[in-house]
Amino acid sequence: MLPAIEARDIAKRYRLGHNAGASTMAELLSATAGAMLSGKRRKAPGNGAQDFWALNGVSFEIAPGEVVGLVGENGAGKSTLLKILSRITPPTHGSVNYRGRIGSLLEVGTGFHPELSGRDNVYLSGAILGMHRADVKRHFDEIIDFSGVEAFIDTPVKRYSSGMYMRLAFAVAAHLDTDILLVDEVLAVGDYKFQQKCLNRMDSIAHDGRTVIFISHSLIAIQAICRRAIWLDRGTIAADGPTASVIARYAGTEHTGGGIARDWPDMDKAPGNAAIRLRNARVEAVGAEPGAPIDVRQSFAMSFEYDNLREGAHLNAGLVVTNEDGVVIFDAGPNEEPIATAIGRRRERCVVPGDLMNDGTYRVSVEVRDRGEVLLSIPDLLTFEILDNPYGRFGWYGKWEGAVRPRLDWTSEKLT
Ligand SMILES: Nc1ncnc2c1ncn2[C@@H]1O[C@H](COP(=O)(O)OP(=O)(O)OP(=O)(O)O)[C@@H](O)[C@H]1O
Repeated sequence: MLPAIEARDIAKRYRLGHNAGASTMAELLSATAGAMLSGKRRKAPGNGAQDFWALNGVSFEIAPGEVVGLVGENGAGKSTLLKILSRITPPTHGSVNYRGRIGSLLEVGTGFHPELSGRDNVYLSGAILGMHRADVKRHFDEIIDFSGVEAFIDTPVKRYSSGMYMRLAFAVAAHLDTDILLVDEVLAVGDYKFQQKCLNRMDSIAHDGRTVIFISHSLIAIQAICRRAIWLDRGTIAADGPTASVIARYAGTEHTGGGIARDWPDMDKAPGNAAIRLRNARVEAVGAEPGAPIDVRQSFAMSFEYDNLREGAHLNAGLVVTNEDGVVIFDAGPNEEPIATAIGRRRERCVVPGDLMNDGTYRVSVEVRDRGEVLLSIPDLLTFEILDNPYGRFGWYGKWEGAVRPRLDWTSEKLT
């Protein structure tokens, strides 16, 4: 099958020590739009500017219908690559070949004109994609319905909150007839429900045979929807392959791969960044010695401690438990809305009741966010085992079916 995207030896040079032009996508687009409207050209950089290669020697092929996650540290070149793929900026070297139309969604609100209403921006986006007005009209209601901004559809988008802006931008890109969808950090804004909606939508786009490239700092989200991942490290491809193995390498084998208890006494080696450092994580039976086995009848606690290094962060932590088939058993988080917190050590802990989980091997992924920004995202941080218990089997010892094994109130009585 011919690839949907074929990138050959892409490199991108920026000039430093000089006004490099726009620093954000929104600035870049409005500068480009402004230049187009006024007929002016941007000045070429003068002498004294320093070269900086944001990308170098990047080559890959993506097949139609593939969903590929792009991961990498801040500044690794992910957004630059997306800008090149969406033809917002040209590569300094190399080429990209496409089969199909690109519906691009870069940083919040790019492609939208701030003075125009939501409605006009939907039609403008369609026109940019080369669609007829009648075709856009066919999709209009589902776009508005998905975005949830119906009440504001005739308001200029410059009055939208960043969440509303992103909702509409994603809805447009995900519903117009595009063969290739490029999505940058859609999960950074928006509430949990909207994030789930976006992930589901990307999944169904992929099932329709359309190609998706998805950038996120949430490795858990990447793992949930992408079968393949590309890790960009300082402008070059450090790994490209099945998501689980690329992520395990990216997150560092010392961070993932399990164990029932993990400790990072050395702050410099602890998973995290300038905002947060994970210090320990564990799963343990409640009311038992540390390391005691957990069986299906027993309640157990999952906890992790971390240093919050950011004053006033609104920290929101979450845990995802998957079984050995990769099925998500549950996704848990605090019951209170996060409030501003001071710098210092914190602990997240939740208790899972006994008589709920089936026996088997489980993996725990953790994530911590500050108002939508992913600070920490580690798939498969811990692994643990829940053992069987002969209680209630009455002589039958086969494997109990099901993702869970709840002990229910059950009455069994003779009626006549
Ligand atoms: N217009 C520009 N002029 C000069 N340097 C730029 C420009 N745009 C990006 N860069 C630099 O290129 C490098 C790659 O940036 P890019 O935004 O592609 O990284 P990223 O992987 O998307 O990062 P993040 O995860 O923080 O969004 C960074 O060092 C950035 O500072």
